[in-house]
Amino acid sequence: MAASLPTRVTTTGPADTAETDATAAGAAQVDAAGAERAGRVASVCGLTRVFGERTVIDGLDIDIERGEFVALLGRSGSGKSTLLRALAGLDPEASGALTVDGTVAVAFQEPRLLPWKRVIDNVALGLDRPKEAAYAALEEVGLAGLAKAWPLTLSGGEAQRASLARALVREPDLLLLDEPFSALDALTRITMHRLVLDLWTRHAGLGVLLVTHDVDEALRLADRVLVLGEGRIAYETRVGVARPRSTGDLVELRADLLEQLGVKEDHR
Ligand SMILES: Nc1ncnc2c1ncn2[C@@H]1O[C@H](COP(=O)(O)OP(=O)(O)OP(=O)(O)O)[C@@H](O)[C@H]1O
Repeated sequence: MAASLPTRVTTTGPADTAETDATAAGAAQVDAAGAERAGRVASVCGLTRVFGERTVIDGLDIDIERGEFVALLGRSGSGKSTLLRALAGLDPEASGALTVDGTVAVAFQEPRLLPWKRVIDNVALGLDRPKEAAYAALEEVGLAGLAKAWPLTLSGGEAQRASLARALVREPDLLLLDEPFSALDALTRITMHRLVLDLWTRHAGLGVLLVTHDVDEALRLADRVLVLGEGRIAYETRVGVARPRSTGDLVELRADLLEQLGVKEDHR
């Protein structure tokens, strides 16, 4: 197991949540030098998480390279969110070696904006830099015009943009996305896919791990797609570097992934 060192882990959730307290307690086991040598932003070795009698994550290994966009698929209850929480350093009960080189930011399925703070103040929350950085992040996600708005007046897509801005303003090396688009309508989801790809392209070296249920989303966005099963990476496939991609180009990969997920397509 790697030595337990301080890590710079931030989340896009409220700073006063229990989760962030867990981070502050030093849940992540960090060996920054090891990851840097290997050109990796994150490396997980032998990660295990047991809930009562049930081993949800069972000696799992993952490496994420700098600048790599990885999608993680898995059936409901397979442990995707559990894995992501451990990677973010939010789970003091997870065991194994977690190596992160740099800052981690997380955006969750629900944007987790504090309703009593304006959008700009949510983005700037806990920031140790001038507020201009928060404005710049809002501009990057196309939300500068709503900086002074209250979170409850935002649409689902706008709230997710604010959540992304809150993650990006921390200049993360690794961005963890836990099903951030699943609650959005299909058109907004497509817009958000474009936005995330734009942001990822602009932030050279940013590693992304996207947890999703959606095989097509994984294939459109990621360089590499992993399938979680039985507590480990049960399947892994690389996707071509060409973007944008259409589902038509990816028929075989899609079929393979659906098979791995135990989904039978109905061709009637
Ligand atoms: N705090 C907890 N206590 C007990 N069991 C838990 C806890 N958190 C998660 N689990 C269990 O671990 C398993 C994996 O949960 P997790 O939320 O990681 O799955 P998931 O793959 O993200 O699921 P979904 O796709 O439905 O969101 C589930 O069976 C869940 O009930």
